[in-house]
Amino acid sequence: MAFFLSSSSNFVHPQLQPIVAKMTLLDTLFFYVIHFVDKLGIWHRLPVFMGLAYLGIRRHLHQRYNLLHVGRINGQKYDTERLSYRTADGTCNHPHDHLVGSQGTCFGRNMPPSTSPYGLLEPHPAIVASKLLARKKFVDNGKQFNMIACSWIQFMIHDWVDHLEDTEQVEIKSPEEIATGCPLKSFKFYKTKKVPTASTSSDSDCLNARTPWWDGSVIYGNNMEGMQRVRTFKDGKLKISGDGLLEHDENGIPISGDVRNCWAGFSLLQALFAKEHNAVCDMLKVHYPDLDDEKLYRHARLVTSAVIAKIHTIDWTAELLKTDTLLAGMRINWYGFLGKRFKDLHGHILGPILNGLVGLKKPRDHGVPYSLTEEFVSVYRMHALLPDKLILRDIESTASEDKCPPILEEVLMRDMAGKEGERRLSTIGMEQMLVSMGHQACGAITLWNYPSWMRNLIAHDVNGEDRADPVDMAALEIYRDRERGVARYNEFRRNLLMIPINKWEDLTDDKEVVEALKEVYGDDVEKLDLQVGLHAEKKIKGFAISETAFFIFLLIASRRLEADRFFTTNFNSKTYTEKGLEWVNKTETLKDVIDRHFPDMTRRWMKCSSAFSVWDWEPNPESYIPLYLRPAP
Ligand code: HEM
Repeated sequence: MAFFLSSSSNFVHPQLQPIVAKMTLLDTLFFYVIHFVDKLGIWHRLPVFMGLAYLGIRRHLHQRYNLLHVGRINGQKYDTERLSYRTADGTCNHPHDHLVGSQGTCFGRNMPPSTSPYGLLEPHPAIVASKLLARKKFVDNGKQFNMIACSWIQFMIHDWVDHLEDTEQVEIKSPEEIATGCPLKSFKFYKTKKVPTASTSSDSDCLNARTPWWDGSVIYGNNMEGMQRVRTFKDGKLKISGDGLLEHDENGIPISGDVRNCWAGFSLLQALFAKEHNAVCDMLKVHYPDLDDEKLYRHARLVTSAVIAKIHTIDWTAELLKTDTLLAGMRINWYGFLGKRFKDLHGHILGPILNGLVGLKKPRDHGVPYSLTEEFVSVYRMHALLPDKLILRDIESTASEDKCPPILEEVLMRDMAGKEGERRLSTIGMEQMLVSMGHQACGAITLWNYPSWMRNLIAHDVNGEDRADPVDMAALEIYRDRERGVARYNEFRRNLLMIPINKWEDLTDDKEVVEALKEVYGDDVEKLDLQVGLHAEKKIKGFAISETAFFIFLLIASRRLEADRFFTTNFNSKTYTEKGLEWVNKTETLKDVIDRHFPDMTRRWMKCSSAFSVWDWEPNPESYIPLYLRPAP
């Protein structure tokens, strides 16, 4: 809704042309009516209801026009009654096709592959990285989002997506004109693997090395081998070390579901949720002493995955898009308009709007088998969240209760990654790391904020081992979107039923940014890379991300819940156990989970209402109450 401009559309998919025109009207209409109602001040909740109605219509249109069939899945029917647990490789979730959403299936698409005429090196990715992305000075996100929130989203990405690589390498050399400003004169990386599929949208597609379901694979692994690595095979539990952190193998690699490109903050969340899983096992064993190791594991995995999905939906996302409408919207996704109390008392009896997506009688995929999409991966390229240094705090301090813990040390982020990061984390410990990350704001998603240390990064392979060649991640991300046929910014917006930009000033008011965009792209707004557009776009107040990225979120956040039978048909006490379901229902936020394991620490140091906002921020107990139930201000 930020742009109300008109434009001719060069690259929009022909089917979408008439809809785009209608969306202009819809966006404009809603914008002015909401604004007017707000000004009149008739009823303080009315603008929120109207905002929700707008988002409902938007989501419906995206479900209709932005879910494309990709790849061929020829799975088989199977016995859903017998397989009422999450499998190691994500098979047997879709009710009729056992392969949908399993490891190694294709990425989907929200729009056809790009039709733009520009080449892979046009403009050169290293020029885009150096002139528009590279951090000049660290810009933080204010108090809205902390380092736990930053690690959380990496934790989720590693649950959902990872493009399988080819065995063939590519080398990118920096052009002469910027070679001196580039940390790497050239860098090598593996191509993205593509397989011929001849689906309706493209000839070849990319494969997801992770299971796209919200199944906790980041802690449980993406296949049988990964799952066996993390289990103790006693009382359903996962391996964790005596200090509550992850165990490591003889090479110093953490024992967890996913070990690629990890750093201490990410590994900390893996350990916290392995601990949560084990606590669920203990609880289940007390109430159901007859359950064996396998059954305890299966139930605890379902419960822990649902806790993670719930925290992401009603806690993390509400902090990311900090507006009353989105806070209400995300709670409605989980509980429905009638709220938690109604659902607790009567169950899911009134459909998705009134009772939420979770607990629907049947999963819904809107006619397109579930997968996560290329465009979804692109809008989650948020490495700008990462700072240059991690600020460690002294939690033994006797500072008065209302002060934040004093700073002990600042450690380079580079030193907190990989094996070195794991070694450091083991001396820091879980509580100190949580308090430190809780008190540190993460980076803002804006231009000139891409961490410099990632422009010369030794990435890790799937086994967690260092790669031989360093990469310039900022340049690589620009290349990846082009290589995978993700539309450039304007084409992306048109395909999302949004108004494209006509001139740089439509994107931002910042004159310095406009100058830099002109220097890289000339006057050709169609050339603008998606990443640059997402980072440059003027943000809606309260949103940490762009509006363009948000519409992909709106579609996929619901899809992850409504397409999964373990959040719909099987979200019941028979599958989860009565006590397991109660555990999910009682856990609302990450703060609840941290509090369960470290009550003294949260009492002492966590002042805010969400564990994802900076911890010395004023608490806002209201944010736990659905907006439509809150008293008038
Ligand atoms: C220290 C922390 C991190 C490191 C070292 C790291 C490193 C990497 C590397 C090496 C890649 C693969 C690049 C390629 O070959 O295409 C990657 C991909 C990606 N990262 Fe990160 N990352 C970190 C944190 C994050 C965070 C906080 C986010 C936030 C959302 C994020 C989101 C992504 C996404 C969406 C991809 C693309 C995945 C795909 O291609 O399927 N990463 N990261």
